[in-house]
Amino acid sequence: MSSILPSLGRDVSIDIGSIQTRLMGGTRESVISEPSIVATDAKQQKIVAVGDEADRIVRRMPDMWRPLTPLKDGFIVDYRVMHTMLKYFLHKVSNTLRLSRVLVGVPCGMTDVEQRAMMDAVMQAGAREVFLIERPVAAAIGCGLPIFDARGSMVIDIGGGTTDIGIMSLGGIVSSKTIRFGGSDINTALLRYIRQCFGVMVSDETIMDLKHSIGTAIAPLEDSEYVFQGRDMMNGLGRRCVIHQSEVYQVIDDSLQGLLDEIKQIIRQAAPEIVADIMQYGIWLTGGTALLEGLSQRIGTELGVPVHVPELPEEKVVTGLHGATADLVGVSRFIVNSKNRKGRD
Ligand SMILES: Nc1ncnc2c1ncn2[C@@H]1O[C@H](COP(=O)(O)OP(=O)(O)OP(=O)(O)O)[C@@H](O)[C@H]1O
Repeated sequence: MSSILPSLGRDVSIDIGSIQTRLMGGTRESVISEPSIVATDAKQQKIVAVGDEADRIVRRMPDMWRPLTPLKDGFIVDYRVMHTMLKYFLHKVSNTLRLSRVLVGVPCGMTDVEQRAMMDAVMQAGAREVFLIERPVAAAIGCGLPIFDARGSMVIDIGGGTTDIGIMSLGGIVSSKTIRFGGSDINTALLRYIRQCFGVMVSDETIMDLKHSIGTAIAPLEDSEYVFQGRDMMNGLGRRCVIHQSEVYQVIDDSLQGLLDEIKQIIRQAAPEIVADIMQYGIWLTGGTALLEGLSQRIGTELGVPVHVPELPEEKVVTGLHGATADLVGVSRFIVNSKNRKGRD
């Protein structure tokens, strides 16, 4: 990979999530995290704000400004929004972007066209070179896993819109897959349940708070309660409701079933030596949804393997990308695609 020259500017790492975008490098030493949205007028013609600021004005004046996101399930669906968002984020961390290499964490199994769209968006935002690395690999580096050793390391990164699963060994990817399931699917299931059982509408913020407060992936020992305000679907008036943790658990349990089946399938397809390593060393769970109470125990019990959740699991992809910038030659086998100002490698 001839273009892996020493960086002239400071390298930048970016994990563009369906919910949050996280960056590291450039002029900033710590992780920056902002919502992956822009705010537009009602006709969706003028973009007036990006990230935190967009989130603020959309919440304050929802009738005037609409949120738009460039990604769906990890893939670009709105190129204009992606371009504006990337330009804003990358320039926020680098004042020498034209000299910088940008490492991007991407879902597994992106097509060549999807990879090109992502690289073009980053180059047009002003980068010198762009490198794509699959998210489970970045998360594994972020967790400090021995991915160059003769031992299988498995990572499951569960974010808001997607779950990226990867098994790595001997400096290569044994298998990887992106599943269209994340925390937003749990939110949707909870929203549907509340509409059906309570006959009320609730805000996204209420659902999020409910999930973060009493959401659990294992049967609760004590059935705690959560009180919320809904808008009655019959008369349009406000109504106080109480939901039990056991109900929330049931909804989450149902929505997790597909994911658990997919994880089992991936392990079943792995070589016996790799499976033995996973049984012995366990699985690392990263991404924001790894913080869901009881999820690691649930996966561990279902598969009979130890499951580890690192500190700040939602930052492991971006910290792993940042770690990779220190030795791009070393991780070159994990780079799925790259582009520089002269074109592609
Ligand atoms: N304490 C918590 N309990 C349950 N879920 C949580 C908790 N904290 C964060 N989450 C969930 O994590 C999700 C966001 O995770 P993350 O920031 O990794 O997503 P993302 O990177 O934007 O999405 P993706 O990787 O799918 O593109 C949200 O659905 C959020 O509700």
